[in-house]
Amino acid sequence: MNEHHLRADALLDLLRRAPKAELHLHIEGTLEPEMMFALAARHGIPLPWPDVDTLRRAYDFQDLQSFLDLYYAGASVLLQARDFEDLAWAYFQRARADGCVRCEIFFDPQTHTDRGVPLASVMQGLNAAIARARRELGLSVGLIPCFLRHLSEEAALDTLEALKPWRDDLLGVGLDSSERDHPPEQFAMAFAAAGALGLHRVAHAGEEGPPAYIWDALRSLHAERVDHGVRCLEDPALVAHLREAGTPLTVCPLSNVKLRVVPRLEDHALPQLLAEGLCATVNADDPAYFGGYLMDNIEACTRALPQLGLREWHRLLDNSLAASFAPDIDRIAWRARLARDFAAAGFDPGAAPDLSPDA
Ligand code: HPA
Ligand SMILES: [Zn+2]
Repeated sequence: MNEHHLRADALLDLLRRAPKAELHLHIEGTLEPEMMFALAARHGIPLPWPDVDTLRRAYDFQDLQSFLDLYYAGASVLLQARDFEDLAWAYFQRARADGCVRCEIFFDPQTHTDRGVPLASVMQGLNAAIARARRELGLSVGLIPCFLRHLSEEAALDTLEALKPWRDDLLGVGLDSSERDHPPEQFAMAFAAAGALGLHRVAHAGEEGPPAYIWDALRSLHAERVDHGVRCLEDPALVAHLREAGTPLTVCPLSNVKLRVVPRLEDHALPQLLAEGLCATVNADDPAYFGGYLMDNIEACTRALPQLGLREWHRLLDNSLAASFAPDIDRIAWRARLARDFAAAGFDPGAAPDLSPDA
């Protein structure tokens, strides 16, 4: 507990209004049951669940794999550009309502191309929603295709090749899907090829996988951010390295509870990660499946982790802006606005922020 606390409703009001970035969000994970049924009806596809409520009740996961099985099945209703556009547009409206100024969203090209959906349909739909979000919501958006790590590196390299016509629409590449027994090093060549195209590199590591996979993501893939990364705390040398390098961790609290990475939100390591001086951020991961969007994650953490005061919340939101791959000029402006918002609420973060994530 520190000296900087507000009443709960005033804190939530501040956190909702304050500028923030979402850095770990799978767009396929924003497919709400209602939209899944609507798209199934649009295409005349049968679903294995009789109705929305039954589907929601199936969202009771034992681990990452049990979630992924349902998540890939759900994505089968996404067929045409219009479906991807509707999905992403619905998300951007929610993100804007949560005070996001920047969204760097993941998508899984192979989940769609392996079902015969042309990459052009995926890209056309996502690009249309992104253009609309920029125009109508003033959102800054980046798009990050992820390689599926349960598939081969050859398949990842083919995916990168197929994405080349859209190179200028992409911010970076990521790595997701089943972590256990799929170490990052298996994708070193695909990440090197992405780096050669000037793409940023991020990777899921240390969600279910051991700290060694985080080291591996840094050393073999040259990951600039680690998605999840919560298991780094098991390795003090890794913690020291992440702190010194300022490597951001895109932490997803409600996801970690739903996938049983942590038993309860009250036990989440978010406060420890901050206390260790790590560049932790809060993110939603797959909000339709895990119980909420970015503000739902933030709100749940304010209740379950009351040791997070204004100082810590400022740090979490500031980290998200600093760790984004947005242009410097935007990050500076957003961070200054964030500092002003917190100063008005009684916590003055001090001098104008510089651009290092751990500043
Ligand atoms: O949390 C996740 N972990 C790994 N792969 C994923 N694909 C969607 N969400 C996730
Ligand atoms: Zn994820």
